[in-house]
Amino acid sequence: MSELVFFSGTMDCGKSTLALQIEHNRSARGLQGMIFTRDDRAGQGKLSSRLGLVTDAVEVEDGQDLYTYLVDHLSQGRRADYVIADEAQFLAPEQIDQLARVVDDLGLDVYAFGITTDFRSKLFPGSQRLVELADRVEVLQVEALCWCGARATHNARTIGGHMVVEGAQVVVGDVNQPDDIGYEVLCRRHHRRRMTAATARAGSLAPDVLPVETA
Ligand SMILES: Nc1ncnc2c1ncn2[C@@H]1O[C@H](COP(=O)(O)OP(=O)(O)O)[C@@H](O)[C@H]1O
Ligand SMILES: Cc1cn([C@H]2C[C@H](O)[C@@H](COP(=O)(O)O)O2)c(=O)[nH]c1=O
Repeated sequence: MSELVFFSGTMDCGKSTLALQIEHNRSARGLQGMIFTRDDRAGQGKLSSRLGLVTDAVEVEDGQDLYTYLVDHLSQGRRADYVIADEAQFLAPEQIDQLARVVDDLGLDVYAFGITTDFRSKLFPGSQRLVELADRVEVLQVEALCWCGARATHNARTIGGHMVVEGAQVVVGDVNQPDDIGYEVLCRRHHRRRMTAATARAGSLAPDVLPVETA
């Protein structure tokens, strides 16, 4: 039975790497995948991992019907044995419905990869629809860590290392961008307190605020 699987996690937890591994293992057995992505950091029509691997992909456009795209592809006599959709948080809810239809009506497995929540810890509309429709939601096993060592569960947007809570939901970017607009993964406690690695470091270097008695 074919499935819609949502592999989710924070930024930088290995989602794209897993997508590339699934693609590699299936293509090594002669299967052919349809790979969709949207707004990958490596550029249009690319699916890339921080481990350095990259593959070509179909860049999903606004309003594109993914079900019709696959039907057209197959009716031209071309193959697609399974579907991978990376950066799935950027897909519209209707496009997630179309992926579910690919599973149900075309009998193809669809593996979607994406972050669940944005920098304000609100669901991306595409991820919300995936949670609603997926046969399975899989949380990545290799946990990304907060600066405190706890499992990172939230994505923070940072400017110059400081967490911000205002701005557009979609801003393509990367972790480890200390001087620029970037992202950092945090545990919930530190996301709630807006405490990034840089602000925690600055706090630990600040002089004592309580009077300290000396002998
Ligand atoms: N130099 C490195 N050596 C080993 N592993 C690395 C290195 N750089 C990144 N990684 C691994 O790659 C993961 C990020 O993979 P990626 O697929 O790009 O993440 P995602 O798609 O979830 O944002 C990191 O969590 C880490 O496990
Ligand atoms: C939290 C958050 C992230 N983004 C962007 C930043 C990256 O371009 C992608 C996530 O990619 P990854 O492969 O999972 O690292 O999403 C965004 O646009 N808005 C956000 O709130």
